[in-house]
Amino acid sequence: VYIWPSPQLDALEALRWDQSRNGVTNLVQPCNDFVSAGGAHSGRSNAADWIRTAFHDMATYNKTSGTGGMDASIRFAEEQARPEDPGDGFQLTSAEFVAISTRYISVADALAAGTVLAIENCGGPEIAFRGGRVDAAEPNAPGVPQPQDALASHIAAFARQGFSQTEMIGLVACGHTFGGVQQSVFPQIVPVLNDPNNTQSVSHFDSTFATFDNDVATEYISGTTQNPLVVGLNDTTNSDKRIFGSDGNATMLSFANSADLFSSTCAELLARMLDTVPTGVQLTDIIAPLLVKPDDLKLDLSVDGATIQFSTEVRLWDLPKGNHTVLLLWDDHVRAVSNVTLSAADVETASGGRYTASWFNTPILTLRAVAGITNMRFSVDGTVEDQGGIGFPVQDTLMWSKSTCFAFINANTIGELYVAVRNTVTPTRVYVEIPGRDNVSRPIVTAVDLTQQPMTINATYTIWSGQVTNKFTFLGIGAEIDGVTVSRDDLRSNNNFAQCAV
Ligand code: HEM
Repeated sequence: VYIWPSPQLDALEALRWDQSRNGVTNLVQPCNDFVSAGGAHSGRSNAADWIRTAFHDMATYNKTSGTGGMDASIRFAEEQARPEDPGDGFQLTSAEFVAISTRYISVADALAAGTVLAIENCGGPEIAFRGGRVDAAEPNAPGVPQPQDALASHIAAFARQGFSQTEMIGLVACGHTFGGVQQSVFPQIVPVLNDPNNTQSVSHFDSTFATFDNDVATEYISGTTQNPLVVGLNDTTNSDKRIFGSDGNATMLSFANSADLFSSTCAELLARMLDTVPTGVQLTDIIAPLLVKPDDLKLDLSVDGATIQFSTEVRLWDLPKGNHTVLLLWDDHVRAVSNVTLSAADVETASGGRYTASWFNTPILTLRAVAGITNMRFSVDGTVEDQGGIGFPVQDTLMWSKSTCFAFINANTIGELYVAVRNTVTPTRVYVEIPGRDNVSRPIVTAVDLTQQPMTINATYTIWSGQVTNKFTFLGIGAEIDGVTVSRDDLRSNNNFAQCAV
Protein backbone atom coordinates (compact mmCIF):
# COMPACT_ATOMS: atom_id res chain seq x y z
CA VAL A 1 0.00 0.00 0.00
CA TYR A 2 1.26 3.46 -0.92
CA ILE A 3 0.48 6.96 0.24
CA TRP A 4 -2.23 8.77 -1.75
CA PRO A 5 -1.91 10.79 -3.97
CA SER A 6 0.53 9.25 -6.44
CA PRO A 7 -0.68 9.80 -10.01
CA GLN A 8 0.73 6.62 -11.54
CA LEU A 9 -0.13 4.31 -8.64
CA ASP A 10 -3.59 5.89 -8.30
CA ALA A 11 -4.23 5.16 -11.97
CA LEU A 12 -2.88 1.60 -11.81
CA GLU A 13 -4.83 0.94 -8.62
CA ALA A 14 -8.03 2.15 -10.27
CA LEU A 15 -7.40 0.01 -13.33
CA ARG A 16 -6.79 -3.01 -11.11
CA TRP A 17 -9.62 -2.54 -8.60
CA ASP A 18 -12.29 -0.13 -9.89
CA GLN A 19 -14.26 -2.84 -11.70
CA SER A 20 -16.95 -1.40 -13.95
CA ARG A 21 -15.34 2.03 -13.78
CA ASN A 22 -12.04 0.87 -15.27
CA GLY A 23 -13.28 0.49 -18.85
CA VAL A 24 -11.98 -3.09 -18.96
CA THR A 25 -14.16 -5.37 -16.86
CA ASN A 26 -17.32 -4.54 -18.81
CA LEU A 27 -15.63 -6.02 -21.92
CA VAL A 28 -15.46 -9.46 -20.30
CA GLN A 29 -18.87 -9.49 -18.67
CA PRO A 30 -20.46 -11.79 -19.62
CA CYS A 31 -17.32 -13.90 -20.00
CA ASN A 32 -18.21 -14.98 -23.53
CA ASP A 33 -18.56 -11.37 -24.68
CA PHE A 34 -16.76 -10.76 -27.93
CA VAL A 35 -16.03 -7.32 -29.29
CA SER A 36 -16.28 -7.72 -33.02
CA ALA A 37 -19.57 -9.63 -32.91
CA GLY A 38 -21.25 -6.73 -31.13
CA GLY A 39 -20.99 -8.66 -27.88
CA ALA A 40 -22.83 -11.67 -29.29
CA HIS A 41 -21.77 -15.21 -28.54
CA SER A 42 -19.69 -16.34 -31.48
CA GLY A 43 -17.54 -19.10 -30.05
CA ARG A 44 -14.83 -16.54 -29.43
CA SER A 45 -14.39 -14.31 -26.40
CA ASN A 46 -12.44 -11.20 -25.46
CA ALA A 47 -11.22 -12.98 -22.33
CA ALA A 48 -9.55 -15.74 -24.39
CA ASP A 49 -8.14 -13.29 -26.92
CA TRP A 50 -6.58 -11.17 -24.18
CA ILE A 51 -4.94 -14.13 -22.42
CA ARG A 52 -3.55 -15.43 -25.69
CA THR A 53 -2.37 -11.95 -26.66
CA ALA A 54 -0.54 -11.56 -23.35
CA PHE A 55 1.16 -14.93 -23.89
CA HIS A 56 2.24 -14.05 -27.44
CA ASP A 57 3.53 -10.67 -26.24
CA MET A 58 5.58 -12.35 -23.49
CA ALA A 59 6.75 -15.33 -25.57
CA THR A 60 9.42 -13.32 -27.41
CA TYR A 61 11.33 -13.02 -24.12
CA ASN A 62 14.93 -14.16 -24.06
CA LYS A 63 16.17 -14.51 -20.52
CA THR A 64 19.81 -14.60 -21.64
CA SER A 65 19.73 -11.29 -23.49
CA GLY A 66 16.95 -9.78 -21.36
CA THR A 67 15.07 -8.72 -24.49
CA GLY A 68 11.42 -9.17 -25.46
CA GLY A 69 8.67 -9.97 -22.97
CA MET A 70 5.59 -8.02 -21.92
CA ASP A 71 6.04 -4.70 -23.69
CA ALA A 72 3.00 -4.59 -26.00
CA SER A 73 5.21 -5.18 -29.05
CA ILE A 74 2.37 -7.48 -30.19
CA ARG A 75 0.54 -4.30 -31.25
CA PHE A 76 2.92 -3.87 -34.21
CA ALA A 77 1.55 -5.01 -37.58
CA GLU A 78 4.98 -6.56 -38.29
CA GLU A 79 4.53 -9.00 -35.38
CA GLN A 80 0.88 -9.66 -36.26
CA ALA A 81 1.95 -10.60 -39.81
CA ARG A 82 4.24 -13.41 -38.60
CA PRO A 83 3.18 -17.06 -39.01
CA GLU A 84 3.57 -17.45 -35.22
CA ASP A 85 0.88 -14.78 -34.61
CA PRO A 86 -2.01 -15.71 -36.93
CA GLY A 87 -5.59 -14.38 -36.74
CA ASP A 88 -7.12 -11.00 -35.93
CA GLY A 89 -7.15 -11.49 -32.12
CA PHE A 90 -3.90 -9.58 -31.58
CA GLN A 91 -5.05 -6.61 -33.60
CA LEU A 92 -8.47 -6.46 -31.89
CA THR A 93 -6.94 -6.84 -28.44
CA SER A 94 -4.19 -4.29 -29.09
CA ALA A 95 -6.75 -1.72 -30.22
CA GLU A 96 -8.75 -2.24 -27.02
CA PHE A 97 -5.74 -1.74 -24.76
CA VAL A 98 -4.20 1.14 -26.70
CA ALA A 99 -7.52 2.90 -26.08
CA ILE A 100 -7.24 2.27 -22.32
CA SER A 101 -3.59 3.34 -22.00
CA THR A 102 -2.82 6.78 -20.59
CA ARG A 103 0.25 8.73 -19.54
CA TYR A 104 0.25 6.61 -16.37
CA ILE A 105 -0.82 3.26 -17.83
CA SER A 106 1.26 1.77 -20.64
CA VAL A 107 -0.42 -0.39 -23.27
CA ALA A 108 1.48 -3.37 -21.77
CA ASP A 109 0.18 -2.58 -18.26
CA ALA A 110 -3.35 -2.31 -19.63
CA LEU A 111 -3.00 -5.69 -21.38
CA ALA A 112 -1.57 -7.29 -18.23
CA ALA A 113 -4.37 -5.87 -16.07
CA GLY A 114 -6.96 -6.95 -18.64
CA THR A 115 -5.60 -10.49 -18.50
CA VAL A 116 -5.79 -10.52 -14.70
CA LEU A 117 -9.33 -9.08 -14.69
CA ALA A 118 -10.58 -11.47 -17.37
CA ILE A 119 -9.32 -14.50 -15.48
CA GLU A 120 -10.48 -13.32 -12.03
CA ASN A 121 -13.94 -12.35 -13.24
CA CYS A 122 -14.42 -15.58 -15.15
CA GLY A 123 -13.94 -18.07 -12.35
CA GLY A 124 -10.18 -17.82 -11.93
CA PRO A 125 -7.93 -17.17 -8.95
CA GLU A 126 -6.85 -13.76 -7.72
CA ILE A 127 -3.63 -12.86 -9.55
CA ALA A 128 -0.96 -10.49 -8.25
CA PHE A 129 -0.75 -7.43 -10.50
CA ARG A 130 2.21 -5.06 -10.74
CA GLY A 131 2.47 -2.01 -12.99
CA GLY A 132 5.32 -0.21 -14.69
CA ARG A 133 5.69 -2.09 -17.97
CA VAL A 134 7.22 -0.01 -20.75
CA ASP A 135 5.85 -0.13 -24.30
CA ALA A 136 8.31 -1.25 -26.95
CA ALA A 137 9.27 1.22 -29.67
CA GLU A 138 9.58 -1.54 -32.27
CA PRO A 139 8.75 -5.23 -32.80
CA ASN A 140 10.66 -7.89 -30.84
CA ALA A 141 12.55 -10.81 -32.33
CA PRO A 142 10.18 -13.74 -33.10
CA GLY A 143 9.83 -16.57 -30.57
CA VAL A 144 6.22 -17.77 -30.09
CA PRO A 145 5.88 -21.59 -30.15
CA GLN A 146 3.61 -23.09 -32.82
CA PRO A 147 1.47 -26.25 -32.76
CA GLN A 148 3.52 -28.10 -35.40
CA ASP A 149 6.79 -27.62 -33.47
CA ALA A 150 8.43 -30.67 -31.86
CA LEU A 151 8.28 -31.17 -28.09
CA ALA A 152 12.01 -30.46 -27.74
CA SER A 153 11.48 -27.12 -29.46
CA HIS A 154 8.60 -26.26 -27.09
CA ILE A 155 10.71 -27.14 -24.05
CA ALA A 156 13.53 -24.98 -25.41
CA ALA A 157 11.18 -22.06 -26.17
CA PHE A 158 9.70 -22.04 -22.65
CA ALA A 159 13.20 -22.40 -21.15
CA ARG A 160 14.26 -19.29 -23.12
CA GLN A 161 11.21 -17.51 -21.64
CA GLY A 162 12.23 -18.65 -18.14
CA PHE A 163 9.85 -21.58 -17.58
CA SER A 164 10.74 -25.21 -16.77
CA GLN A 165 9.09 -28.16 -18.51
CA THR A 166 6.63 -28.62 -15.61
CA GLU A 167 5.85 -24.90 -15.68
CA MET A 168 5.32 -25.13 -19.45
CA ILE A 169 2.69 -27.83 -18.95
CA GLY A 170 1.04 -25.67 -16.29
CA LEU A 171 1.08 -22.46 -18.30
CA VAL A 172 -0.35 -24.09 -21.42
CA ALA A 173 -3.14 -25.73 -19.36
CA CYS A 174 -3.85 -22.42 -17.55
CA GLY A 175 -4.21 -20.65 -20.89
CA HIS A 176 -6.10 -23.41 -22.65
CA THR A 177 -8.91 -23.48 -20.07
CA PHE A 178 -10.16 -20.53 -22.16
CA GLY A 179 -11.02 -20.35 -25.86
CA GLY A 180 -10.07 -22.68 -28.65
CA VAL A 181 -8.77 -22.96 -32.19
CA GLN A 182 -10.52 -21.05 -34.98
CA GLN A 183 -11.43 -22.82 -38.18
CA SER A 184 -10.68 -19.82 -40.34
CA VAL A 185 -7.18 -19.40 -38.91
CA PHE A 186 -6.26 -23.09 -38.63
CA PRO A 187 -8.29 -24.89 -41.33
CA GLN A 188 -5.78 -27.76 -41.19
CA ILE A 189 -6.73 -28.35 -37.51
CA VAL A 190 -10.45 -27.47 -37.29
CA PRO A 191 -13.32 -28.30 -39.70
CA VAL A 192 -16.31 -25.98 -40.29
CA LEU A 193 -18.59 -26.72 -37.30
CA ASN A 194 -22.00 -25.52 -38.62
CA ASP A 195 -23.04 -24.55 -35.08
CA PRO A 196 -25.37 -21.51 -34.75
CA ASN A 197 -23.97 -20.86 -31.25
CA ASN A 198 -20.43 -20.96 -32.55
CA THR A 199 -20.63 -18.93 -35.72
CA GLN A 200 -16.86 -18.60 -36.05
CA SER A 201 -16.32 -22.38 -35.79
CA VAL A 202 -13.99 -22.28 -32.81
CA SER A 203 -13.12 -25.76 -31.58
CA HIS A 204 -12.83 -25.26 -27.83
CA PHE A 205 -10.06 -26.64 -25.61
CA ASP A 206 -12.61 -27.75 -23.00
CA SER A 207 -16.38 -27.83 -22.59
CA THR A 208 -16.37 -24.55 -20.59
CA PHE A 209 -14.47 -22.26 -22.94
CA ALA A 210 -15.41 -18.95 -21.30
CA THR A 211 -14.56 -19.88 -17.73
CA PHE A 212 -11.47 -20.70 -15.76
CA ASP A 213 -11.71 -24.22 -14.33
CA ASN A 214 -9.75 -27.47 -14.40
CA ASP A 215 -12.02 -29.05 -17.05
CA VAL A 216 -9.09 -28.78 -19.47
CA ALA A 217 -7.32 -31.31 -17.19
CA THR A 218 -10.25 -33.51 -16.07
CA GLU A 219 -11.45 -33.99 -19.65
CA TYR A 220 -7.89 -34.71 -20.81
CA ILE A 221 -7.29 -37.28 -18.07
CA SER A 222 -10.71 -38.94 -18.46
CA GLY A 223 -10.20 -39.27 -22.21
CA THR A 224 -13.32 -37.27 -23.08
CA THR A 225 -11.43 -34.20 -24.25
CA GLN A 226 -12.33 -32.54 -27.55
CA ASN A 227 -9.23 -30.30 -27.37
CA PRO A 228 -8.24 -29.84 -31.03
CA LEU A 229 -4.55 -29.71 -30.03
CA VAL A 230 -4.91 -33.12 -28.30
CA VAL A 231 -7.32 -35.14 -30.46
CA GLY A 232 -6.87 -33.26 -33.75
CA LEU A 233 -6.83 -35.53 -36.81
CA ASN A 234 -3.38 -34.31 -37.81
CA ASP A 235 -1.04 -35.51 -35.07
CA THR A 236 1.67 -33.06 -36.16
CA THR A 237 -0.31 -30.17 -34.74
CA ASN A 238 -1.33 -31.97 -31.51
CA SER A 239 1.01 -29.82 -29.40
CA ASP A 240 -1.09 -29.95 -26.22
CA LYS A 241 -1.05 -33.78 -26.43
CA ARG A 242 2.76 -33.81 -26.61
CA ILE A 243 3.16 -31.13 -23.93
CA PHE A 244 0.57 -32.50 -21.46
CA GLY A 245 1.93 -36.03 -21.87
CA SER A 246 5.59 -35.03 -21.65
CA ASP A 247 5.93 -35.98 -17.96
CA GLY A 248 3.76 -39.10 -18.18
CA ASN A 249 0.68 -36.94 -17.43
CA ALA A 250 1.83 -36.37 -13.82
CA THR A 251 1.14 -32.61 -13.87
CA MET A 252 -2.20 -32.90 -15.68
CA LEU A 253 -3.28 -35.66 -13.29
CA SER A 254 -2.50 -33.43 -10.31
CA PHE A 255 -4.62 -30.64 -11.90
CA ALA A 256 -7.47 -33.06 -12.64
CA ASN A 257 -7.40 -34.25 -9.03
CA SER A 258 -7.39 -30.80 -7.48
CA ALA A 259 -9.15 -27.71 -8.79
CA ASP A 260 -7.46 -25.77 -5.99
CA LEU A 261 -3.98 -26.87 -7.03
CA PHE A 262 -4.79 -25.90 -10.62
CA SER A 263 -6.01 -22.46 -9.47
CA SER A 264 -3.06 -21.70 -7.22
CA THR A 265 -0.53 -22.96 -9.79
CA CYS A 266 -2.11 -20.80 -12.49
CA ALA A 267 -2.19 -17.73 -10.24
CA GLU A 268 1.55 -18.06 -9.74
CA LEU A 269 2.47 -18.93 -13.34
CA LEU A 270 0.24 -16.30 -14.96
CA ALA A 271 1.59 -13.58 -12.65
CA ARG A 272 5.12 -14.61 -13.67
CA MET A 273 4.14 -14.59 -17.33
CA LEU A 274 2.78 -11.04 -17.02
CA ASP A 275 5.82 -9.88 -15.03
CA THR A 276 8.28 -11.13 -17.65
CA VAL A 277 9.68 -7.80 -18.84
CA PRO A 278 12.83 -6.63 -20.63
CA THR A 279 15.95 -5.98 -18.56
CA GLY A 280 15.92 -2.48 -17.13
CA VAL A 281 12.16 -2.28 -16.64
CA GLN A 282 11.32 -1.80 -12.97
CA LEU A 283 7.88 -3.06 -11.96
CA THR A 284 5.97 -1.60 -9.02
CA ASP A 285 5.12 -3.56 -5.90
CA ILE A 286 1.95 -5.65 -6.12
CA ILE A 287 -0.94 -3.21 -6.41
CA ALA A 288 -3.17 -3.78 -3.39
CA PRO A 289 -6.43 -1.86 -3.03
CA LEU A 290 -6.34 1.29 -0.89
CA LEU A 291 -8.94 0.86 1.85
CA VAL A 292 -9.87 4.54 1.68
CA LYS A 293 -9.28 6.26 -1.65
CA PRO A 294 -10.40 9.74 -2.61
CA ASP A 295 -11.07 10.05 -6.31
CA ASP A 296 -12.29 12.48 -8.92
CA LEU A 297 -11.35 15.65 -7.01
CA LYS A 298 -12.65 18.70 -8.83
CA LEU A 299 -11.75 22.28 -8.00
CA ASP A 300 -12.92 25.23 -10.11
CA LEU A 301 -12.41 28.87 -9.33
CA SER A 302 -15.48 31.06 -9.85
CA VAL A 303 -15.34 33.73 -12.57
CA ASP A 304 -14.89 36.52 -9.99
CA GLY A 305 -12.28 34.51 -8.12
CA ALA A 306 -14.12 34.71 -4.79
CA THR A 307 -15.10 31.06 -4.40
CA ILE A 308 -13.97 27.56 -5.32
CA GLN A 309 -16.45 24.96 -6.43
CA PHE A 310 -15.21 21.68 -4.93
CA SER A 311 -16.36 18.09 -5.05
CA THR A 312 -14.84 14.67 -4.52
CA GLU A 313 -15.78 11.09 -3.98
CA VAL A 314 -14.21 8.40 -1.84
CA ARG A 315 -14.04 4.67 -2.41
CA LEU A 316 -14.27 2.51 0.73
CA TRP A 317 -13.09 -1.08 0.52
CA ASP A 318 -15.04 -4.06 1.88
CA LEU A 319 -17.49 -2.16 4.04
CA PRO A 320 -19.85 -4.45 5.93
CA LYS A 321 -23.35 -4.55 4.39
CA GLY A 322 -25.79 -1.93 5.67
CA ASN A 323 -26.01 1.83 6.02
CA HIS A 324 -22.93 3.87 6.74
CA THR A 325 -22.27 7.38 7.92
CA VAL A 326 -19.41 8.86 5.94
CA LEU A 327 -18.15 12.40 6.51
CA LEU A 328 -15.49 14.44 4.79
CA LEU A 329 -13.51 16.66 7.18
CA TRP A 330 -11.16 19.18 5.65
CA ASP A 331 -8.57 21.78 6.62
CA ASP A 332 -7.97 25.04 4.85
CA HIS A 333 -5.56 27.98 4.75
CA VAL A 334 -7.33 29.85 7.54
CA ARG A 335 -6.96 26.81 9.81
CA ALA A 336 -10.63 26.03 10.08
CA VAL A 337 -11.96 22.46 10.07
CA SER A 338 -15.15 21.89 8.10
CA ASN A 339 -17.18 18.79 7.45
CA VAL A 340 -19.92 17.50 5.21
CA THR A 341 -21.86 14.25 5.05
CA LEU A 342 -21.35 12.19 1.91
CA SER A 343 -24.03 10.22 0.11
CA ALA A 344 -23.74 6.62 -1.02
CA ALA A 345 -23.27 6.58 -4.78
CA ASP A 346 -22.44 3.17 -6.02
CA VAL A 347 -21.42 -0.34 -4.87
CA GLU A 348 -19.48 -2.83 -6.98
CA THR A 349 -17.97 -6.22 -6.39
CA ALA A 350 -14.36 -6.63 -7.45
CA SER A 351 -12.17 -9.58 -8.42
CA GLY A 352 -15.01 -11.92 -9.34
CA GLY A 353 -17.04 -11.13 -6.20
CA ARG A 354 -14.22 -11.45 -3.66
CA TYR A 355 -14.46 -7.83 -2.49
CA THR A 356 -16.82 -4.90 -2.47
CA ALA A 357 -16.04 -1.31 -3.32
CA SER A 358 -18.45 1.43 -2.20
CA TRP A 359 -18.31 4.99 -3.47
CA PHE A 360 -19.58 8.02 -1.54
CA ASN A 361 -19.93 11.52 -2.98
CA THR A 362 -19.76 14.99 -1.57
CA PRO A 363 -22.33 17.45 -2.82
CA ILE A 364 -20.82 20.27 -4.89
CA LEU A 365 -19.39 22.55 -2.19
CA THR A 366 -18.66 26.25 -2.41
CA LEU A 367 -15.47 27.17 -0.55
CA ARG A 368 -14.20 30.69 0.05
CA ALA A 369 -11.17 31.11 -2.21
CA VAL A 370 -9.17 32.66 0.65
CA ALA A 371 -9.77 29.55 2.73
CA GLY A 372 -9.27 27.02 -0.08
CA ILE A 373 -8.62 23.43 0.95
CA THR A 374 -5.38 21.79 2.06
CA ASN A 375 -6.07 18.38 3.57
CA MET A 376 -8.89 15.85 3.96
CA ARG A 377 -9.85 13.12 6.37
CA PHE A 378 -12.86 10.83 6.28
CA SER A 379 -14.97 9.69 9.18
CA VAL A 380 -16.46 6.26 8.48
CA ASP A 381 -19.08 5.28 11.07
CA GLY A 382 -17.22 7.38 13.60
CA THR A 383 -13.69 6.13 12.81
CA VAL A 384 -11.37 8.74 11.35
CA GLU A 385 -9.40 7.60 8.29
CA ASP A 386 -6.37 9.81 7.70
CA GLN A 387 -3.59 7.63 6.20
CA GLY A 388 -1.98 7.15 9.58
CA GLY A 389 -2.07 10.82 10.49
CA ILE A 390 -0.91 12.26 7.15
CA GLY A 391 -4.41 12.96 5.92
CA PHE A 392 -5.20 13.18 2.22
CA PRO A 393 -3.37 16.30 0.99
CA VAL A 394 -5.09 18.48 -1.60
CA GLN A 395 -3.36 21.12 -3.72
CA ASP A 396 -5.38 24.22 -4.47
CA THR A 397 -2.43 25.99 -6.11
CA LEU A 398 -3.53 25.26 -9.63
CA MET A 399 -7.09 24.77 -10.90
CA TRP A 400 -9.44 25.47 -13.77
CA SER A 401 -11.24 28.80 -13.79
CA LYS A 402 -14.94 28.83 -14.60
CA SER A 403 -14.14 31.49 -17.21
CA THR A 404 -12.96 28.68 -19.48
CA CYS A 405 -15.24 28.20 -22.46
CA PHE A 406 -15.31 26.32 -25.73
CA ALA A 407 -16.42 27.23 -29.24
CA PHE A 408 -16.96 25.01 -32.27
CA ILE A 409 -15.75 26.45 -35.55
CA ASN A 410 -15.20 24.54 -38.81
CA ALA A 411 -15.04 21.11 -37.18
CA ASN A 412 -12.46 22.41 -34.72
CA THR A 413 -13.04 22.69 -31.01
CA ILE A 414 -11.51 25.92 -29.80
CA GLY A 415 -10.83 26.33 -26.12
CA GLU A 416 -10.58 29.74 -24.43
CA LEU A 417 -8.66 28.51 -21.43
CA TYR A 418 -8.40 30.15 -18.03
CA VAL A 419 -6.29 28.58 -15.30
CA ALA A 420 -6.11 29.91 -11.75
CA VAL A 421 -2.82 29.98 -9.80
CA ARG A 422 -2.75 30.77 -6.10
CA ASN A 423 -0.79 33.94 -5.37
CA THR A 424 1.40 32.18 -2.80
CA VAL A 425 3.41 30.77 -5.74
CA THR A 426 5.01 32.32 -8.81
CA PRO A 427 5.10 29.87 -11.68
CA THR A 428 7.51 30.31 -14.57
CA ARG A 429 5.15 28.50 -16.91
CA VAL A 430 1.48 27.49 -16.91
CA TYR A 431 0.21 25.18 -19.62
CA VAL A 432 -2.53 22.81 -20.66
CA GLU A 433 -1.74 19.17 -21.24
CA ILE A 434 -3.24 17.43 -24.24
CA PRO A 435 -3.16 13.62 -24.05
CA GLY A 436 -2.22 12.02 -27.35
CA ARG A 437 -0.14 9.24 -28.89
CA ASP A 438 3.23 9.05 -30.58
CA ASN A 439 3.69 7.43 -34.00
CA VAL A 440 3.82 3.95 -32.42
CA SER A 441 0.61 4.44 -30.37
CA ARG A 442 2.31 5.09 -27.03
CA PRO A 443 0.49 7.57 -24.81
CA ILE A 444 2.14 10.97 -24.64
CA VAL A 445 1.16 14.39 -23.33
CA THR A 446 1.73 17.58 -25.28
CA ALA A 447 1.99 20.81 -23.34
CA VAL A 448 0.63 24.05 -24.81
CA ASP A 449 1.71 27.14 -22.89
CA LEU A 450 -0.83 29.73 -21.77
CA THR A 451 0.82 32.83 -23.09
CA GLN A 452 -1.47 35.76 -22.39
CA GLN A 453 -0.18 38.13 -19.72
CA PRO A 454 -1.25 36.67 -16.33
CA MET A 455 -3.98 38.73 -14.66
CA THR A 456 -4.30 39.05 -10.90
CA ILE A 457 -8.03 39.02 -10.20
CA ASN A 458 -7.93 39.31 -6.42
CA ALA A 459 -5.61 38.87 -3.46
CA THR A 460 -5.85 35.08 -3.76
CA TYR A 461 -5.60 34.07 -7.41
CA THR A 462 -3.99 35.06 -10.70
CA ILE A 463 -5.42 33.88 -13.99
CA TRP A 464 -3.31 32.53 -16.84
CA SER A 465 -5.01 32.23 -20.17
CA GLY A 466 -4.61 31.21 -23.75
CA GLN A 467 -6.28 29.47 -26.63
CA VAL A 468 -5.99 26.02 -28.14
CA THR A 469 -7.26 25.30 -31.60
CA ASN A 470 -5.69 21.90 -32.02
CA LYS A 471 -8.00 18.97 -32.30
CA PHE A 472 -8.29 17.51 -28.80
CA THR A 473 -10.82 15.73 -26.63
CA PHE A 474 -9.52 16.21 -23.13
CA LEU A 475 -7.28 18.73 -21.44
CA GLY A 476 -5.34 18.69 -18.18
CA ILE A 477 -3.38 21.54 -16.60
CA GLY A 478 0.17 21.91 -15.37
CA ALA A 479 2.68 24.48 -14.17
CA GLU A 480 6.34 24.86 -13.37
CA ILE A 481 6.78 26.34 -9.92
CA ASP A 482 10.28 26.82 -8.47
CA GLY A 483 11.60 24.30 -10.99
CA VAL A 484 9.03 21.69 -9.92
CA THR A 485 6.27 20.45 -12.22
CA VAL A 486 2.77 20.53 -10.75
CA SER A 487 0.03 18.71 -12.64
CA ARG A 488 -3.67 18.59 -12.00
CA ASP A 489 -4.62 15.46 -13.87
CA ASP A 490 -8.29 16.37 -13.77
CA LEU A 491 -9.06 16.02 -17.45
CA ARG A 492 -11.83 18.21 -18.79
CA SER A 493 -13.62 18.35 -22.09
CA ASN A 494 -15.85 20.95 -23.66
CA ASN A 495 -18.74 19.29 -21.79
CA ASN A 496 -17.42 20.65 -18.50
CA PHE A 497 -17.53 24.31 -19.48
CA ALA A 498 -19.87 26.77 -21.11
CA GLN A 499 -19.89 27.62 -24.79
CA CYS A 500 -18.01 30.88 -25.45
CA ALA A 501 -20.14 33.99 -26.04
CA VAL A 502 -19.59 35.31 -29.56
C1 HEM B 1 3.45 -24.47 -27.03
C2 HEM B 1 2.65 -23.53 -26.57
C3 HEM B 1 1.36 -23.15 -27.20
C4 HEM B 1 0.86 -23.45 -28.43
C5 HEM B 1 1.52 -24.23 -29.54
C6 HEM B 1 -0.44 -22.82 -28.52
C7 HEM B 1 -1.26 -22.91 -29.62
C8 HEM B 1 -2.49 -22.30 -29.73
C9 HEM B 1 -3.30 -22.28 -30.91
C10 HEM B 1 -2.96 -22.93 -32.23
C11 HEM B 1 -4.43 -21.60 -30.64
C12 HEM B 1 -5.59 -21.25 -31.56
C13 HEM B 1 -5.53 -19.77 -31.94
C14 HEM B 1 -6.59 -19.34 -32.88
O1 HEM B 1 -7.34 -20.16 -33.42
O2 HEM B 1 -6.70 -18.14 -33.14
C15 HEM B 1 -4.33 -21.18 -29.26
C16 HEM B 1 -5.31 -20.47 -28.60
C17 HEM B 1 -5.17 -20.00 -27.33
N1 HEM B 1 -4.04 -20.06 -26.55
FE1 HEM B 1 -2.40 -21.18 -26.92
N2 HEM B 1 -0.71 -22.20 -27.35
C18 HEM B 1 0.36 -22.35 -26.52
C19 HEM B 1 0.50 -21.85 -25.24
C20 HEM B 1 -0.39 -21.00 -24.64
C21 HEM B 1 -0.18 -20.35 -23.37
C22 HEM B 1 1.06 -20.51 -22.49
C23 HEM B 1 -1.28 -19.59 -23.12
C24 HEM B 1 -1.59 -18.67 -21.95
C25 HEM B 1 -1.15 -18.82 -20.74
C26 HEM B 1 -2.19 -19.78 -24.24
C27 HEM B 1 -3.44 -19.22 -24.33
C28 HEM B 1 -4.32 -19.42 -25.37
C29 HEM B 1 -5.70 -18.98 -25.37
C30 HEM B 1 -6.43 -18.26 -24.24
C31 HEM B 1 -6.22 -19.33 -26.60
C32 HEM B 1 -7.66 -19.11 -27.10
C33 HEM B 1 -7.75 -17.89 -27.97
C34 HEM B 1 -9.17 -17.66 -28.45
O3 HEM B 1 -10.04 -18.50 -28.27
O4 HEM B 1 -9.39 -16.60 -29.06
N3 HEM B 1 -1.62 -20.61 -25.14
N4 HEM B 1 -3.15 -21.60 -28.73
